[in-house]
Amino acid sequence: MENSKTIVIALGGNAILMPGQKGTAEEQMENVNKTCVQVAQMVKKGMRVVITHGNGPQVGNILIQNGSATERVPAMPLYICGAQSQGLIGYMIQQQLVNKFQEMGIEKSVVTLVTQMVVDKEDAAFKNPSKPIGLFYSKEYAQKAMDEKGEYWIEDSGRGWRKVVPSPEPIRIVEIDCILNLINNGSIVIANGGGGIPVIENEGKYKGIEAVIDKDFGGAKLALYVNADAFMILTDVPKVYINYKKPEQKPLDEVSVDEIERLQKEGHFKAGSMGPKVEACRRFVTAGGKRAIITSLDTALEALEGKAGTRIVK
Ligand SMILES: Nc1ncnc2c1ncn2[C@@H]1O[C@H](COP(=O)(O)OP(=O)(O)O)[C@@H](O)[C@H]1O
Ligand SMILES: NC(=O)OP(=O)(O)O
Repeated sequence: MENSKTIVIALGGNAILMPGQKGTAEEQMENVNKTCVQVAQMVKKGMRVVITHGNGPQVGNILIQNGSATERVPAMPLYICGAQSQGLIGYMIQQQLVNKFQEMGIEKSVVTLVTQMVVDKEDAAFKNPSKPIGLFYSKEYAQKAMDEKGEYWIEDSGRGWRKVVPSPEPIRIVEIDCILNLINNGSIVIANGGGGIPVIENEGKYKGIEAVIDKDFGGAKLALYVNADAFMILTDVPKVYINYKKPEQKPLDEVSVDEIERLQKEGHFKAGSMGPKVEACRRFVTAGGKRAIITSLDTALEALEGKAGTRIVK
């Protein structure tokens, strides 16, 4: 193989359903298509690509759609909504990628794997909801939901208000052996969507728990399991910035783990958005990963060549 590097790509939920868009199936397919063009080019170059994705906007929308549940058509718990979102997003990526492969004469099978992630039921996150899901709303809308339904909401990076839910630490991917077998057999695998469906384990038995795992943390775990040469987080900004949205805003190109830790301490990366991405990259590189990259969907290939994005290295 010309270049058998393994690349794990984590695709942001907001990059699939962009803020300001309605989120129709066509819009999400179109956004996914942009990444699939890049992924297909990587595969053509001989790279082994493993794809994971976020589900924040989608799982929030599924929850709202559940709001029209009746006694005869019951609402589903959040972890089932998470499983649904893996199917919905996996389907879009899988179809777009297969179509691209067909156009480019690439003979590879693509598979989406419903993936469970073990979490600790005592994780402090269950008492402190922090993961934004769903669309962006006004402060008034959020206040009403907090007052009337007892929900938790936060302002998300100057883009509006979003509902937040518990987001425990990912511990272990239940289906990791299947994922590794599929990769080793040459398949392009889409796995661990939404950070994995959160489950707790009791004497070898698994059970879903109400939460949404951060896909960046879940993706870093996946990248370490598959011994990835690069862990790429694709989102809706081309680079990570310091002093984000301030007059002195400055993009980061290549940064060492030590430097990123210093910038984290200075509070440059917002919780619930860029914070977890930077932290996931830091964890990947600190645990022995070679490099982690944060960039936008359409600059993935350039970023791998060191010409775009923010690259975090030892
Ligand atoms: N320091 C920063 N640099 C760049 N983007 C930032 C920063 N802090 C917060 N953000 C926000 O992070 C967003 C990406 O995070 P998020 O919405 O969680 O993406 P995704 O759903 O793609 O994972 C950007 O759109 C931007 O508004
Ligand atoms: N689960 C998750 O982290 O989703 P987003 O990437 O959409 O926030």
